[in-house]
Amino acid sequence: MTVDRYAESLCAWGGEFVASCHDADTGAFMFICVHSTARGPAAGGLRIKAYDAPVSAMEDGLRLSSAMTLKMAICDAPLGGGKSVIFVDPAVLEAQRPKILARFAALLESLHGTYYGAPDMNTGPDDMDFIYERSRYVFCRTAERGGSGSTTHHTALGTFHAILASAEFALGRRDLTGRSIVVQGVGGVGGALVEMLVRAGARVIVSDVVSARVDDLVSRFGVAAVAPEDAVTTACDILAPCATGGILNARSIPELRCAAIAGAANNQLETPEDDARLRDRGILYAPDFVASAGGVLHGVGFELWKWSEAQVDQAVERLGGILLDVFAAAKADKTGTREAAERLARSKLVR
Ligand SMILES: NC(=O)c1ccc[n+]([C@@H]2O[C@H](COP(=O)([O-])OP(=O)(O)OC[C@H]3O[C@@H](n4cnc5c(N)ncnc54)[C@H](O)[C@@H]3O)[C@@H](O)[C@H]2O)c1
Repeated sequence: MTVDRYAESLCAWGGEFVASCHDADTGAFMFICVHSTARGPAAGGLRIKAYDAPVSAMEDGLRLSSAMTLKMAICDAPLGGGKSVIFVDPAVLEAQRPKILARFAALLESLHGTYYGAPDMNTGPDDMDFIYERSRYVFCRTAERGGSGSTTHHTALGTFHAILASAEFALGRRDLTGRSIVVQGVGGVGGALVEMLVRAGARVIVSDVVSARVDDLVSRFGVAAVAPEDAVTTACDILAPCATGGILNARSIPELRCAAIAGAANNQLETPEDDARLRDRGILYAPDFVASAGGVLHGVGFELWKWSEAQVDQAVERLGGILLDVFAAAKADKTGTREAAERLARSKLVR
């Protein structure tokens, strides 16, 4: 059963290769998924998570690496798409983090630069510093160690511009004054986004499974809050998913009460068919691999292109313009917006 699922997932993926290992000392399973090197070496975050099974960890890496290929292409980055995933028990991670990261660094080094890692869920710039001492193939080390640090601010800024573009296209004006926006997940990206939206005059409603994060934003900015189970179905102008993937699906889409969706969470559509479901409901969807591409522009802009802060900000702002083109193409061709964005990204994948 597991072998079949492993083979099926790998065959359906269409990427280049997966490097994997099992660290017998810690029980950790590691997967580096290289989806495409058509534009250059693959790059993408390192995610550490307790999945239900190693095959689920690999599947997450496969899905996320495909999205990275599109994200790199849409940014015109000289990089391909990749993602790495470590599946380990949280208690073991806490006790043996250096050992696990050192094993990952050895796997990374064995690829000789075919893939570059970066922070993702449960990893940060400090971890990139640690890995860099063993393998130089990482982005986003801390500034003290010569890296560009956390991508959070620029990811949030890109999402903010995606929201402005969505407001312009779906609601007729960019001005967010008085617009109701639900931010689902107020961690690093969602929290920074809330601040930008409040400053722009939006009526923000926040939601998170960690109530302390909600309480903090309510007391700092006077925003409203909804329970996590109600976030997606709360009536609003724009829904900004900034928590987990797969929230837009055959079950949730009929219940949505928003005009547009623009958020940073990766892989928001559960299946490709959800793109058409949103179109049929008349809900404008800002494809996540565009709306969340500010983080890529941060790493690539500062570290490869040696851009200034102002240049990175300008590139991130251009994501809004890319989205307006995508929305117009989808409308003209009567397709979903994800399909239109994917077509644009794929046109940039030709060697
Ligand atoms: N950090 C980046 O630069 C970056 C770049 C691209 C995409 N993303 C994606 O954006 C999303 C947010 O990233 P982040 O760095 O802010 O992560 P984070 O872990 O800091 O924040 C996620 C937040 O979502 C909350 N959450 C989880 N499940 C929830 C639920 N069901 N309902 C409400 N809240 C829930 C968590 O408690 C947490 O506060 C993730 O999907 C991530 O993959 C992040």
